[in-house]
Formats: sequence, structure tokens, C-alpha cells
Amino acid sequence: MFPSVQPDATEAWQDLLAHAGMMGISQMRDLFAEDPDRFRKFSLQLEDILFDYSKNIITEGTMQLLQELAAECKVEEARKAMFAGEKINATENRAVLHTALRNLSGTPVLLDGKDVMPEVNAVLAQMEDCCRRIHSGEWKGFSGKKIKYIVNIGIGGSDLGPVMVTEALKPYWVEGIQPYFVSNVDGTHIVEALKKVKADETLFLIASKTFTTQETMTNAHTAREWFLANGGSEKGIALHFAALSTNEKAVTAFGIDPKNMFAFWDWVGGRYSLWSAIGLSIALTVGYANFRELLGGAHAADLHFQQAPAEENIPLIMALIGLWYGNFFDTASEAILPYDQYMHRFAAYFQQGNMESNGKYVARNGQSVEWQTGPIVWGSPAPTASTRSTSSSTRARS
Ligand SMILES: O=P(O)(O)OC[C@H]1O[C@H](O)[C@H](O)[C@@H](O)[C@@H]1O
Repeated sequence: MFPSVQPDATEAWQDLLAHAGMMGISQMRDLFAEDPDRFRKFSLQLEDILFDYSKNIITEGTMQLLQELAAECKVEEARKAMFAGEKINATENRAVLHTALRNLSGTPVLLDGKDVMPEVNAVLAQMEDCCRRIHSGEWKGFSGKKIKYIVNIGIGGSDLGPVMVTEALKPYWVEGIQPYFVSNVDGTHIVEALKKVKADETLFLIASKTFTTQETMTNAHTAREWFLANGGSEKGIALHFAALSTNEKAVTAFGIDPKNMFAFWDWVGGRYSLWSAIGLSIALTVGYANFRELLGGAHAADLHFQQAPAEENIPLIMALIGLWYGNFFDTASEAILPYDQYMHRFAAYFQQGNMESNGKYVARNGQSVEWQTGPIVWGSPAPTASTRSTSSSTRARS
């Protein structure tokens, strides 16, 4: 059963309120001076990722109380319910099973008593075959030329993840493939992309979970008209348009060959869809083998979340620290500042990831919330962000 405990009605919440009053006046340099072992205590390693949370306004006492809060809120039970395919998305009566998309363990994942893995693996095989045919040149455009350009048309979860990952993995781009991403309904976005591609060498990926999103459908129709006006024919659409969607009916109505439909399911939230067929632009850009490795990394993180004890559980600790600041220090926003330029789209991606997941004003019990459910997320590459904040504070002073 998916628990629905009101966090501010727990004992730990009251204890944290009292504790926060004391911690509010702490100085980071004093916390380090008081405990030479602080970094070791407050850092964890997962494969080659170092998670250092020692520079937070916390002590061992804080972490203990936060863990008590997690226990009182029955986080473990909630986690179990999610991985078990329980319909924890109560408003839409759906399971939340994006973890099955990257389940490379070979174990079944049951939804309503049926294993979803055969379908997941069939779509992965279809994606692999598509990559092989495009990269080898076996898949030819209407004039007999190889496909060189991938234009992904999508928005929100059907854009942000693939853009973020392809940018992050730029050193792995397959030679001879150039991806473009079009999301804005402002026509200049697609016009600029279409200036750079040739109709007979382009594969358009219409990426939309629902296949009804206004911005995406408008841009998809623009691409279709442009294709027909630039040497393509109705018959040629089968060679140049593919759909990444859960809505087969709408895909067929658009005129896309069902063979070119890459399916996913309503149990994949849009913001977690980059590991599904929505990731085809990624696989075509970095190669299917690298896409598989990406799935493997996500699977390793899922296993860690599922199996690591609470005190060593990185996602749980991150969530608790976020909750600590948002509710006991009244902070409203959180900056994501990657120092690695390849990660420059990460903040935009995770804005949706965090805010669409957590930014709620009604609790699971249907009542209005009295606590902060999530922060306003912002950010950009760190050096750019710090330049901006320096210049704005300079302006404020002058
Ligand atoms: O993939 P689609 O169905 O076109 O939806 C694209 C996006 O639409 C809206 O913005 C939703 O809030 C997002 O969750 C979704 O990712």
C-alpha cells in the first residue's frame, strides 16, 4: 500500500523545528573545525560518482532526525510500491515505472500481473535496428542518399531530456549524424533548423507521449509541409518521419507508417521518458551501444536507491536535505550550477524533473499542503551564473 502520511504531523517534524532554530546560526567553518571527520561522515561513493554533502548546514543529529522523518513517512514502503508497479499516481490512476525502461537485470516487472519487460525489450530491439539501418546507410532517403540529419520535434519531457543528454555526450556523437531539436511553437525555431537540413537526408522524429500537444503538432505539420514542398512525396513520408509516442491512433492519423512508430506506455511520466522510445534521438546521435550504457548507468542508480540502507542512500539523502532547507530554513529556490560545459542543459532538464514531480499544492490525502513540497529550480553553467550574480550585485551597489 502506498502510504500517505502528512509530514508536518509527525514527531520528527516537531523535533526538526526545534533543531533548526539551533542550526540556523551555524557557520560552515565552525562545523568543519568541530569535527575533523566531517567530510568522511558526510560523503558517499557510488561507482565513480562522489557525493559530497558535507558543506550543508547539518550535523549527525540533523541527519538522524531527517531519517526519522523519512521512516515516519514510510518512505521505504512508498519506494517498494513504486518499483512493484502499484498505481501510485493516484490522480491518473497509473503506475510510475520508468525504472522498467532501464531494467537490464533480466528480471520481470509486473504491472497488473503482466510482465512489461517483453514489450520494453521489443521497442529497444526496434530502436537498435533503426540505429543500425540509419548508421550503415541501409535506410535511404527518397533520393537514395543516406540519412544525415535527425530533427527531433517535441517539447517538455519529449525534448529536454534528449537535448540534455545529447549535449552531455557530445564527444560520443556518431560521425556523419547531425541532430537538431525543435520545441518552440515560435516558427523561427523550426525555420532555423530547416535551413540547415536537406529533405532527402533528414529523418524527422515526432516525439510526443500524447501526440496531441499543440506546439509539437504545429511544428510536425510545418515539417510535413516543408518536406512535401522540397521534393518529398506522400509516399516518401514513410522514409522520413517516425513517431515516438503512446498514442498509436493519432500517429496513424498523422500519416506515419506504423512500422515507424516507437511505442512507450502511460506508466512513463513525460519527464522520465528519455530512457524510453523518446530517447531515439539520443541513440541515433551517440549510437545504440552508448544508449544501452546510459540505460545501464540509470539501472545502477535505481538498484542503489532500492537497496542501499537509508543512511547511505544518495537520492534519499538529497531529498531529505532539500526538504530540510525548504521547510526549516524557508528557502524557496535551488540552483543547479554544473561546472562541466557538457552539462549545460542539465538545469533546464531538471527544472521539469523536480518541479513537475514535486511542485504540488494538494497532498496525497486531497488536502491543501501547509508545507513546501519542492523548490523553484533554476541554474546554468556555474561560471556564467556567477558572472551574472556578480554583475547584478555590482549594479545593485552602484
Ligand atoms: O510528450 P507530450 O505528450 O507532447 O507532452 C509534452 C509535455 O507537455 C506538457 O508540458 C506536460 O506538462 C509535460 O509533462 C510533457 O512532457
